[in-house]
Amino acid sequence: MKNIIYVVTMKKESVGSVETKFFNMDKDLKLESGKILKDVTIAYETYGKLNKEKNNAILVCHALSGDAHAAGWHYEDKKPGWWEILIGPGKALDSEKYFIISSNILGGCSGSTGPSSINPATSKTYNLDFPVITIKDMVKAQKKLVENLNIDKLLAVVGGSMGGMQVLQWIVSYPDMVKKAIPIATTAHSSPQQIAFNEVGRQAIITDSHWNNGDYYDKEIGPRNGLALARMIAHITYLSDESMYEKFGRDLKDKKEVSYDFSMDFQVESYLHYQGDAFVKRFDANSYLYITKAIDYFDLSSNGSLIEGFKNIKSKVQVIAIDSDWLYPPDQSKDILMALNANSVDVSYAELKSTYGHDAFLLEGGQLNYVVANFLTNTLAEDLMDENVSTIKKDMELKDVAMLMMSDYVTHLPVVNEDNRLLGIVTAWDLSKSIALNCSSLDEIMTKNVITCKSDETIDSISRKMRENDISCLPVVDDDFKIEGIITTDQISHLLSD
Ligand SMILES: CC(=O)SCCNC(=O)CCNC(=O)[C@H](O)C(C)(C)COP(=O)(O)OP(=O)(O)OC[C@H]1O[C@@H](n2cnc3c(N)ncnc32)[C@H](O)[C@@H]1OP(=O)(O)O
Ligand SMILES: N[C@@H](CCO)C(=O)O
Repeated sequence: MKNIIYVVTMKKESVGSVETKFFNMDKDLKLESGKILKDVTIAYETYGKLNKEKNNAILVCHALSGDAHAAGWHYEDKKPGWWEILIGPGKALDSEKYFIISSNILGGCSGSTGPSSINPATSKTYNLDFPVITIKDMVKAQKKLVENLNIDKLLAVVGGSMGGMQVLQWIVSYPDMVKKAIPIATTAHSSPQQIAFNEVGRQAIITDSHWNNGDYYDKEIGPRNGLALARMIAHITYLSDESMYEKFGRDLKDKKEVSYDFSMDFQVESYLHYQGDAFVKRFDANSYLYITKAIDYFDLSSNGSLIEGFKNIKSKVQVIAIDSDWLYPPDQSKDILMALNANSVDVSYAELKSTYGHDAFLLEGGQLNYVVANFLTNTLAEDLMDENVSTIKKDMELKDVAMLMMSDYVTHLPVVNEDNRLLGIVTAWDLSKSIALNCSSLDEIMTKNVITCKSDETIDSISRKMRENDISCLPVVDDDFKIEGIITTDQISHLLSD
C-alpha cells in the first residue's frame, strides 16, 4: 500500500516519462576559434508546453557532467533527471506554466556533437580532431536550437556551475533574447585555482597510457583510471569539509582498525573511488578534456573589466551563491553582482545556506525553489506584453478596422497618432455597436479615456485594474503615452494557468 501511495505522489510532482530528442543543424557552426563544425547535432528534452504567445520558454543549462535529461524519467531508469528537485508541476520551474528546454552541450558525450561523434570529413570519430570549443560556442549552438523551436525570446535562462557560465554568456551574447537570468554557484571568469584543478584532472587523463592521444574509442580499454582519478579530484571540490565530516567522519571501511598498508582504510576513500568508477561508466574522457578547457577559457571581462564586459546586458538577473562553496565561492558571485549593479542592471543576490558545498545547487531543493520561484513569478508587464502591437490611425474606415481585427486575430486595436501616441482604443464590441447604431467613423465609437499600464507594472496590479474596470486588454505605454506593447487576459491566464 505504501508503495502505491509513493508512486502516485511521485508522478504528480514529476514531468513523468520523457525522451531525449535531437536537433540536427542544417547549417555549419562557426566557432569562436574560427573553425567550422559541420552536421552538428544537439540532444535536448522539453517539459511543458510552449504557449500561443511563445513567451513562457525557459532554458536550463547543465554543469560539467550533466546532460539533456534534467527532469522526469527515462524508461527503466532508477533515478530521475539531474534537476528533478526544481523542474516539474508545482515546482519553481513549473512544467504546467513554462516550456522548459534542456540540452546537452556542444562537446558533450550524451547525444550532442563532441569528440566521440563521427567526423563527417573522415567518417571516423573525431578524437582530437574535434576543435576546441568555448562556452560562447555552446551558447551559440543552444541559440540555434531555441530558434529552431520558433522561440524569439526566452523568459529565462537558468543553470548552475558551468551552467551558470552559459547563463551569463547568453545575456552577454544575446541581450535581446533573454528576459530573466539565473546564474547559480558560478563565476564570470575562471580563477587560477579553478584552472589548476582542471589541469590536474586533464593530466590524470592524458598520462593514462590508454588515453592513446585521444584515440581509444575502438580499443578494448580507454583511459578509465585517468578519468576516474580526474573525477575523484574534482568531486572533492564539489563537497565541503563539513559535509565530508557529516557523511564519513573518520569512519573506516569494512574494518575496525587501520591496516598500516596502502589498502583502503576510510569510508571517504571508498566513496571517492565509487564516484570515480561511476563517472567512467557515464562520461567520455575526451569530452572531459574539451569541456574543462572551455571552462578555463571562460572570461567575460572586456579589456580586463567585468563592468565593461557586462555593458550591454538588458536582462533581469538573480545571482545565487552557496555559502559553503569553495570552488565557486560567494565572492565570485558578488563580483558579478557588483559589475551588473555598475551597469544599472536590475539584479538581486541570494546566498543559500548549506553544508553541501558546490553541489548544493543540485541538492538544496527548498531554498532553490523559493528563490527561483519568487524571481520568476514576480512578473512585470514587460515580461509578458506582446511588443508586436497592431495599431490603427484615427481616419481608418470601420470596414478596414474589422478586416484588420480578423486578419490579426485581435479583438482590441489601439488608435495612435503619427508619433505612435495613444489616442484611444477600439474593440470588436465597439464595431458591433457601430453597426447597431449606424456610426460611420472611428471617432464615434473608440474609447478615448484609455486605461493603460506601464512596462514595469506588476501582473498583480494589471490583473486588478482589468478586474476593477471589467476590461480584458491594457495597452502598455511609456511616459509620453507612446505605445510599447499590449497585455490581454489571455496572456495572463496562459502564464498563470494553474
Ligand atoms: C549538474 C549537472 O548538470 S548534472 C551532473 C550532476 N550529477 C553528478 O554530479 C553525479 C555525481 N554526483 C553525485 O552523485 C553528487 O554527489 C550529487 C550532488 C548529485 C548527489 O549528492 P548526494 O545525494 O549527497 O549523494 P552522495 O554524494 O552522498 O553520493 C551518493 C552515492 O555514493 C555512494 N556512497 C555513499 N557513501 C559511500 C561509501 N562510503 N563508499 C562507497 N560509495 C558510497 C552511495 O551508495 C550513492 O550511490 P548512488 O549514486 O549509486 O546511489
Ligand atoms: N557535480 C556537478 C557540478 C560540477 O560543477 C557536475 O558533475 O556537473
